[in-house]
Amino acid sequence: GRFGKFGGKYVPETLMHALTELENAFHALATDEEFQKELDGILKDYVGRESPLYFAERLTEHYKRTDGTGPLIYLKREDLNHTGAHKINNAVAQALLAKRLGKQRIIAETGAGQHGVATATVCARFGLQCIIYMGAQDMERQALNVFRMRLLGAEVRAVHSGTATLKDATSEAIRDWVTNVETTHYILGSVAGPHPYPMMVREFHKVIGQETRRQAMDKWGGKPDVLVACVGGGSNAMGLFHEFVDDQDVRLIGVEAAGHGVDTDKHAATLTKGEVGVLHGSMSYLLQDDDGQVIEPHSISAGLDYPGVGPEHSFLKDIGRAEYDSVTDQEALDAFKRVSRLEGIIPALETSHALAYLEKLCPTLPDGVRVVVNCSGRGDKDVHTASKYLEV
Ligand SMILES: CC/C=C(/N=C/c1c(COP(=O)(O)O)cnc(C)c1O)C(=O)O
Repeated sequence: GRFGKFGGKYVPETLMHALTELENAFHALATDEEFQKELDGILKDYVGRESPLYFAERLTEHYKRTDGTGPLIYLKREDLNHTGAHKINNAVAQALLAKRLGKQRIIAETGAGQHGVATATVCARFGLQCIIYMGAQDMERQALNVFRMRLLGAEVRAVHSGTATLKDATSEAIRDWVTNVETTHYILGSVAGPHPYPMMVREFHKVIGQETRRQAMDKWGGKPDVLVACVGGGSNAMGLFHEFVDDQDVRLIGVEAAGHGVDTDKHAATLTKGEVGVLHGSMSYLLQDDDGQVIEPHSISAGLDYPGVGPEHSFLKDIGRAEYDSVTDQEALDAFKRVSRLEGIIPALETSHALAYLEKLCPTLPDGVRVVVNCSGRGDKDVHTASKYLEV
């Protein structure tokens, strides 16, 4: 359960059995025709897969240079999935897994509320009890999703400890799981946490990259040249990247949250400014002070406002296979507005970080290079926050 030195299972003894049981159940699914058939059916007819690979014509025009040269921009439309983000891919699969484990009580953490809504959605669909842990600050800034979760039948529990954001919600969910592991499955929402979660969640999202390879072949008879995705815990990025890790000619670029700037203490750029440490059961890069205390992160986007990152990203960084950069809150807000105005697509603030990175990337790309940006989610949940900062 390791990616080089990263990953592992740094959890209390009481969770070890549940993690082993989960890993065994996951591996059993790989050969369970029934499960694969049910999962593929749900992804197609309920989630609405496959998601389009959309050529963003006006965004491409925006990056054309005066000599008419420039890259071609494509968006992988995970925002068009049911519930409005990539999160549903993992939630569906883990709900089916929980049913096979005979667990009727589901818990989850959420920051942006998209994973929370995805979990509440699959619990409604499969008749499972649902409890979502969410930081009080995030309940404020993603209020639309709190109402949606409750409408879908979930109990949303406010977490007030720490910065009352994603890290604190995750800690609370793990505490619940330690107490109720016999009856409860924890649908962890990203490629973080103890083994098998980082590998398992990546496997449940790799459909994003698999579809992209097929769609690229259909559209232009080749592969994408550059893949760009925002990185919070790292699941939408790993979902797009995994398929292409062995294609050395495909660049993988992860974009983190620089908040007020990576040279301030208000950011969440873990891979740029973090050190190796342990958080939520996994060894990975982590924003920590000299005493190893976790530094409170900041991002305008709740889904990137996390001091840790999935261990597989730490590995891809250390072996030099993937590149990681960051953009500020303001750059993300500018992209939020730019893509709305140019393509009629209102992206989530998390997604806006990947889209903002095009401003830095495109001027460096030769003519005709094909860039696929993971459009991880829609921005309805963010219009209230954005209205405080943007003149529209
Ligand atoms: C699991 C906690 C993260 C959440 N969301 C993260 C998120 C992210 C960042 O999460 P990762 O893909 O796991 O890095 C990107 N795009 C959208 C639309 C998101 O909602 C959530 O609670 O919804």
